[in-house]
Amino acid sequence: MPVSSDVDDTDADTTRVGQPDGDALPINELFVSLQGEGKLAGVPSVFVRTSGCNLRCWFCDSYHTSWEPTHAWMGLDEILAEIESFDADHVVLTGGEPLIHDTSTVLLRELADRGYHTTVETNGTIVPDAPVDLASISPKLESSTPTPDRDPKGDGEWAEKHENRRIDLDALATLVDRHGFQLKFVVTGREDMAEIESLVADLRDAANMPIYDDDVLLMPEGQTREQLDDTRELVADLALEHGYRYTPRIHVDLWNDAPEK
Ligand SMILES: C[S@@+](CC[C@H](N)C(=O)[O-])C[C@H]1O[C@@H](n2cnc3c(N)ncnc32)[C@H](O)[C@@H]1O
Ligand SMILES: Nc1nc2[nH]cc(C(=O)O)c2c(=O)[nH]1
Ligand code: SF4
Ligand SMILES: [Mg+2]
Repeated sequence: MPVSSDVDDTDADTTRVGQPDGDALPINELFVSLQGEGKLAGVPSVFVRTSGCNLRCWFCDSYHTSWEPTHAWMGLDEILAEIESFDADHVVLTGGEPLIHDTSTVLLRELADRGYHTTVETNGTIVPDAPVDLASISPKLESSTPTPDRDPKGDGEWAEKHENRRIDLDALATLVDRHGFQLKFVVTGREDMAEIESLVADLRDAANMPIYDDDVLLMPEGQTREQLDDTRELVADLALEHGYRYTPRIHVDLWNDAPEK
């Protein structure tokens, strides 16, 4: 069962419409590609993207899994069959926020039993009761909050809820202690660094496992090559200055903002 963070009612309603009986997930897309981000960048992986999220980052590059969720419900057996149809032994469960769905833990257990390497791309607000090889934790900074001036869909109605939910130190520390992990921050500019440094320090106090500087990844904000052109070099400089690891977004560099890539 997810440990924390209530799922937003509107989210539950929108993604629950048409939910079949039994274990199923609202799937936005399911595809094979190269892992574009993080410690495993370049590894051929099957991506399972669920719909629905408990946050609303203004920059979300999966708009149709958060701001306006679209999906088709798939039963667990159907999902597993589709994954097995690909020639890849790494599976990335992502979203939206995949851990708002209880069935995600069932899928993770099934994948572990089948010997897959599992990565969960998560905002770090929910702890799954399931095996995960790499918790790819992307804590959301204040610069992600959809204030009225940058809300893509309204006038900042989500800003307070997002702000109140985005950081759960207990959940983050538990994820770090239980799983292989990376802390992958979306960096919009130099002003993010104080919050990153402060959160990493708090996590080093809260978690039992060590957090090394190369477990902390800085990723440039940008959904397209053009947007990354404006952030890539600054974030690389920040990584050098702070001794953190830089991660590219190679799927964007290779295929721009193409779906299913
Ligand atoms: C769409 S999110 C889904 C997983 C989870 N909800 C999360 O935010 O970590 C997938 C990954 O893309 C990152 N991301 C989303 N929008 C981005 C953007 N505009 N620029 C860079 N990274 C972005 C997230 O931080 C996360 O690492
Ligand atoms: N190729 C590729 N790599 C990714 N790594 C994390 C992704 C995500 O959306 O979670 C992602 C994605 O959407 N595509
Ligand atoms: S937490 Fe992830 S899926 Fe949710 S809005 Fe932010 S980037 Fe998008
Ligand atoms: Mg993506």
